Amino acid sequence: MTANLTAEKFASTAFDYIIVGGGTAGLVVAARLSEDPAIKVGVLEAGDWDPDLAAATIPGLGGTLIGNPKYDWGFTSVPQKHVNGRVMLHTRGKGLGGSSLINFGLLDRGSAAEYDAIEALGNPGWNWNEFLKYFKKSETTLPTDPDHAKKYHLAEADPQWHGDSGPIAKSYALYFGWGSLNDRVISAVKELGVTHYPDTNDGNKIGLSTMFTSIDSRSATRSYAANAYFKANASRENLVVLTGATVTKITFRAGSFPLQATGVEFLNGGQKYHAAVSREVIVSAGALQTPQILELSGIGNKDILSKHGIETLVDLPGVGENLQEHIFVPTLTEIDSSCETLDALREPEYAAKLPELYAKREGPLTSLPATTYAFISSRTFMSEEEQQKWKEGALSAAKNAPVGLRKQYESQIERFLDPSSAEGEVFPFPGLLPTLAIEPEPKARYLSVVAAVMHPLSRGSVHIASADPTAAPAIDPNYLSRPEDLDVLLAAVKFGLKLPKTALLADLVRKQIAPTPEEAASDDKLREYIKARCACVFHPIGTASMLPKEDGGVVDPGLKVYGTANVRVVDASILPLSPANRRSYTGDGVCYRREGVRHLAFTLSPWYTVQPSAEHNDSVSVVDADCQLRGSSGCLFDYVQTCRVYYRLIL
Ligand SMILES: Cc1cc2nc3c(=O)[nH]c(=O)nc-3n(C[C@H](O)[C@H](O)[C@H](O)COP(=O)(O)OP(=O)(O)OC[C@H]3O[C@@H](n4cnc5c(N)ncnc54)[C@H](O)[C@@H]3O)c2cc1C
Repeated sequence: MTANLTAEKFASTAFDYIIVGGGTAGLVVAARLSEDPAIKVGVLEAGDWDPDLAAATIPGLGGTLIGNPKYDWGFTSVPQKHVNGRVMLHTRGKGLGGSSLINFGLLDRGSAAEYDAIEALGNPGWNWNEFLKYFKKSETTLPTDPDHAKKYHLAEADPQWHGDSGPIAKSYALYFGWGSLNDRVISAVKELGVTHYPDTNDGNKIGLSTMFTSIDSRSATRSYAANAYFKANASRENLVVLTGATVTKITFRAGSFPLQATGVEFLNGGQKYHAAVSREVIVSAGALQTPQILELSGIGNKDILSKHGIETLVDLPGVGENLQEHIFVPTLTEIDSSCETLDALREPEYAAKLPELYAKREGPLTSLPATTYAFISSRTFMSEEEQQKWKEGALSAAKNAPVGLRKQYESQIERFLDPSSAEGEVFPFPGLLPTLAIEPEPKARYLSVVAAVMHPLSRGSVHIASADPTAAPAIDPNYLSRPEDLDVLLAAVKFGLKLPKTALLADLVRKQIAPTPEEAASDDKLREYIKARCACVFHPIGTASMLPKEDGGVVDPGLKVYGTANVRVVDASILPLSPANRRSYTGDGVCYRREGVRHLAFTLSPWYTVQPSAEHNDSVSVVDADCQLRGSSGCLFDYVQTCRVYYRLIL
C-alpha cells in the first residue's frame, strides 16, 4: 500500500485536521478524531506501509527492520563528547505506525509517582489516574493459559489495571528464551535482593516481573499503531492517509498572531504540494523530527533559525531542547553449553524448525527474546555513600540550572532516594546480545546482563542542521554530560555483574567475557568499558516539552504550541520527564485534548531483527530481501549477524 489516495487529491481536499506523521501517536489521534464522521482528517506520513510485512507482524522478527533504510530513518548522533566521541545509533521507525512498526513490543508502564511528577511541573490533569484511564482504553488484555501462567509465574490481569476492549492486543509471551532455566534465572535475580512483583502495571515499578507484550497471542502476531488504529478504520471516508509524503513546513496566515496555521507543505514523488486545513495542524513526527518541522516553519530559537536563513515567526527557545534518552550497557558471560538459550538459533538445524513451530504458534518466532526485567531503587544497587554523592552532584546541577531545568532536577532528586522509585534497570538476556558486537564461539551459550539508567540528569538537544527539510537533524543527546549518570550506570553494571556469581548460577559460568575480569575489578576500567559499550534505548522525549513557557516549555497542557492558535504536538516530544520504563509504551503515552475529550496515544515495541545486507548470508536468512519470512532453513539469529555488522559500523 502506498496511499489511499493521490497527492493531488490530498492537496485539494478540505481538511479539518491535518496530522503530520502517521506514527504511534499520530494514528491514535487520527483514529479518535475521525470517530466523528463530520470531521475530515488527513494524515501525511513520510514512509510507506505494507500490512503484510512479516518483519513487522511476526513478533520474533522484531528488530530486523533496524538499519533498513526503507523502515528506519537510521539517524546517528553527533559525536558524543563524554562517550569517547562516539557517534551513536538513533533508530526511528519510518512508515505507518512509526516507531511502533519496528520496536520491541514490550508493553509496560512507569510508576504512579512519575506521572504525577509531570502534573507537578505545571500540567494539571496529567497524572497517574488520568494516564491509567487511557492506558486501559488503548488495550485488550488477552487471557493467559493457566498452565502457562503457572509455569512462568505470570500474574492474572486485574481489570483495575488492565483494559479489555481497546485496539491494541496485549498478552504475555508464548515462548520464554530461558526455557527450563527460567525459574533458576528468576530465583538468581531474587538472590540479589530484588523482590518478585508479578505485575508492575499498578503504579508500582519496583521489582522483578515478566512484562506484557503488544502481541496478539491468538494469532502470535504483533499489534501496533498501523494495524490496530489505522487498518481497523481505513474504510472511514473522513480519514485520509497519504504515505510517501514528507512534510516540509507548516504554513501560516500572514501577519496573524497568535499564528494561525493554514495548512502544510509536503513533498511527494519529488513534487511539492500544499494542503489546507480549517481547524488544526497536529504534529506527531516523533521526538527527533517534530522540532525539525517546527523550526523549518519559523518556530524555535531565533538564533538557530537565523543561522539557517529562516524567518522567526515565534521565538521559542525550548524547541529541540530538553532531549532525554535512556542509556544501557550490556555485559557478557559464557555459560555451560548445555543451557537452553537463544544462542541455539545460530544453529541451522534448530533454526530450520522455526517456521514450522511458528505455524503452530510455538517457538521463538511467537515472542520477544526477553520479557523478564528488574527495576530497582537506588538503595538496591548503590551504597549510601554513592547515593549521597549523587545527591550532592544533582543539587549542584540544580543550583546552576535555568529555572525550568532546576524544577525538573528537584523532582528527580526527590524521587532518587525514595525506595519506591525505580532508578536502575537490570535484565538477563538469554544469549549473546547483538549490540555487544562480539563473535560467538560455535555451540557456545551465553548470559548477557543489561543495565540501564532510568532518570538521567544529562540533557541534550535536536535542531535542524540545514534549512533543507530532507536533511537529517543534528541529534545531540549529550550522553553522560552529567557525571552522576556515569556513576549510576557504573553501580548498575556492577550490580548486574553479580548475577552470574549468584549461588544459583555460579556453577553454570564458564567465562566472564565482557567486561573482562580485569576490567570488572577496577572502577576506572569499568567506566571506560561503559563509555565504549553504552548504547541508546531509542526512547527520546522532551524536545517539545509540555511545560510553562518560562520553564522552557513548547506546548501548554492542552498540547498547543505557544504563540500559535491551532498547532498542537501530540507525540513523545511533549513529555518533560522520562518515566522509568526502558520501553516507553507508557513513557510515550500522550494525551490529546479536544473539546473536553482526551485521547491517548501511546507506544509499543519488539526486539529481534536485521535487514539483509551485503555481508548477510541469504541462504540462512529467516527474512528475505523484502523482509518477508523465508519458508525454510531460516536462521533467526542471523539478525545477530546483521545487527552486529550494523553496530560495528557505529561503535
Ligand atoms: C527499535 C526500537 C525499539 C523500541 N522498543 C520499545 C518497546 O519495547 N516498548 C515501547 O513501549 N517502546 C519502545 N520503543 C519506543 C517507542 O516505539 C517510541 O517511543 C514511540 O513509538 C514513539 O512514538 P511517536 O508517536 O512519538 O513517534 P513515531 O512513532 O516515531 O512516529 C513519528 C512518525 O512521523 C513520521 N515523520 C517524521 N518526519 C516526518 C515528516 N517530515 N513528514 C511526514 N512524516 C514524518 C515518521 O516516519 C514516523 O512514522 C522502541 C523504539 C525503537 C526505535
